[in-house]
Amino acid sequence: MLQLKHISLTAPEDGKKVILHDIDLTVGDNKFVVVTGPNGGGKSTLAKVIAGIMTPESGQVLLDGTDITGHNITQRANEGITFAFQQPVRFKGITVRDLIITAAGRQLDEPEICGYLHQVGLCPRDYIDREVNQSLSGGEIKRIEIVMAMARKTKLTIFDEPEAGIDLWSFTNLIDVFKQLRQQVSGSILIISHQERILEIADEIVVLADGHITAHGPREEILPALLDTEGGSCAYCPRTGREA
Ligand SMILES: Nc1ncnc2c1ncn2[C@@H]1O[C@H](COP(=O)(O)OP(=O)(O)OP(=O)(O)O)[C@@H](O)[C@H]1O
Repeated sequence: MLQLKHISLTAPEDGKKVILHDIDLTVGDNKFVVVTGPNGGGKSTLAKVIAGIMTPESGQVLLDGTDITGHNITQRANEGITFAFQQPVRFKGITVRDLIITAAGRQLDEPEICGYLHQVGLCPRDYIDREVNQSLSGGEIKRIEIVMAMARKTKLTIFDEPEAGIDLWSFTNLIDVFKQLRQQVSGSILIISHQERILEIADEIVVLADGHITAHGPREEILPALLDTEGGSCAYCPRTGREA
């Protein structure tokens, strides 16, 4: 279980803009949580705080009750927090097969690797021995990263806007992949997304606006209010709760 307690963070450069205000959030075990909200609301920053890429000025990050606030990204990765959609390691000669085995942290036989690739819609024959370099498209890289998350089986996997740069056809497949990921990955998944179809498969939805959590609860409670945005009003406008 991940717990954020009173997390606040100001912009590292100018030190004036408060990006996260006193955030309290619990992500339970085996939950599929989607964080959404207006542009600039602080979602990516929150993901970076959880992954250990940014350090909050105040507050605590607890993983299974242990305070990991001071731990860096490598320590957190070892403790079971994976931040997907960073650039994967690309050193000369590394293949898709190597990356997946490295992510899994154990030897995988060929049928297992092929099974993973197949699930994300990549033909194993074409990709397994392909070098991970600039020749792979953005969508292909994202699928490989999802395979890495599947193989890694960590406590918490964070995806920041997985839909970005994905074409409509691939996006439909991506939703299926996330449904599978949800069944297969034993830990929790936290996805930052604006996409209704990703929100529709969430267990819980968190709305982050202007650095505040303005709503958090089961999908059935949160989604209808979120979609009720007729005339440009915003059901979760920060503080006022009235029209944005
Ligand atoms: N290093 C920084 N220095 C100054 N401002 C920053 C910095 N990082 C983020 N911000 C600002 O903090 C706010 C939150 O940014 P963040 O990227 O977390 O938002 P977001 O909710 O992920 O947005 P989007 O939906 O557009 O991706 C934005 O106004 C952004 O400009």
